[in-house]
Amino acid sequence: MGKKQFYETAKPQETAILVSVPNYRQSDEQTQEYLDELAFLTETAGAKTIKRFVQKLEKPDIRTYVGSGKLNDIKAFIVEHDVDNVIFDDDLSPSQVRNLERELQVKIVDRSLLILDIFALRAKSAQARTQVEMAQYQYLLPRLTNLWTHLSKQKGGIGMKGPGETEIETDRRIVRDKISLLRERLNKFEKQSFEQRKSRSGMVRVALVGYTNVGKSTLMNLLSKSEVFAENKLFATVDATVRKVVLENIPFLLSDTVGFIRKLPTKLIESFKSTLDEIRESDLLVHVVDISHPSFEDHIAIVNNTLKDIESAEKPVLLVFNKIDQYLEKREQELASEGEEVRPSLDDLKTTYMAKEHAPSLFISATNKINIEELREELLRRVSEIHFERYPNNV
Ligand SMILES: Nc1nc2c(ncn2[C@@H]2O[C@H](COP(=O)(O)OP(=O)(O)OP(=O)(O)O)[C@@H](O)[C@H]2O)c(=O)[nH]1
Ligand SMILES: [Mg+2]
Repeated sequence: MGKKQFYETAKPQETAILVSVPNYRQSDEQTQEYLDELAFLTETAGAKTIKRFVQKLEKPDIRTYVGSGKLNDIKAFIVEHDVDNVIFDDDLSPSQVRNLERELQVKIVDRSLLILDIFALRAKSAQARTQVEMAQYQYLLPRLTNLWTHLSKQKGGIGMKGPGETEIETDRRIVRDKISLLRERLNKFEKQSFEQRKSRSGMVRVALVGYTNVGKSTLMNLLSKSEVFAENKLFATVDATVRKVVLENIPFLLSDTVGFIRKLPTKLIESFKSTLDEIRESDLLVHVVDISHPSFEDHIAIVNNTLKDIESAEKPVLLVFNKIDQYLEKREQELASEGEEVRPSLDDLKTTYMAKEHAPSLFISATNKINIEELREELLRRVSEIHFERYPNNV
């Protein structure tokens, strides 16, 4: 469908090596899981991971992130292999980037840059694109300054106040102008969304939140499409991620939101504030968790912290553990291979989380449609409560 691709030539996939510097308290397993996640991000950004480097340090090296010995190992690897990117599991200071570039002679990518790149790839709506662009310029601004300072220093002390300085100022001004232009545009989007929200005021609003890749969108489609009364028309043109759902005559709005991740660049959160309003203004959060992921408890904590950052930690939450099909499959494998540590049974988890949350926790599979009816019932119960509180006479 769509464009013909007769002349498309296959581009060779970019390659990447990953570098992380965990502190001594971090377990090796944890380090590997973080690197797995970084490799997954790298893949999403379109590059293939060909090697991982880990150096335990109390703190990353101030000049080159890793120590000089490890840097030599990395250098030796780059000489022997075809490496396009070196990707770091943290944010680097502008001077670290500069030093590493000089030492390694390849593209240096830090965590923020990687995530920004993926967001740029994924952003579809005009608003999301503007938000990403804004974050990219904000990322660039301090680095631009340093880049130029560095160049003018290379030219020697005398040249410092010369054309170099003017160029820095000009460039900074261009970027600043661009940022204010984007901010204006975002304000306009904001106004539109405000009007739009006014028109739907009164309806109960539910937001799907959670770590990235847990199955929020899958669940969104399942919940909104499978309902006879669900309709996609009303807001389709303005905001594709909000849908109206009706369960037993109770209408509510369900919104899909951007996934959270550990070490999410703060600038990115800021520029996505208006998208996050969807969360901030909702009456109920459905916190989706991928229970098959080894770090799912970390993920819960990260999501809760991010919710705190956007002042939404006090909202009622329905905790939904997704991907139980995959969880049970893994558990079975563990049970089969003796000696391994085995995951707890679903019943054990249910008891634990019901006690922790003082509320029912749901265990579902969105793809295999397990326990979806229970989820609908629980959603209906929670939404009705809010609905009838708001419209006591509307029984
Ligand atoms: N095995 C299994 N896979 C699932 C389940 N639910 C979702 N997935 C898969 O998980 C992947 C991520 O699903 P999405 O719905 O895109 O996740 P998301 O939370 O919207 O992700 P972001 O938008 O990146 O934050 C997809 O490949 C889904 O097919 C499930 O219940 N079991
Ligand atoms: Mg999604």
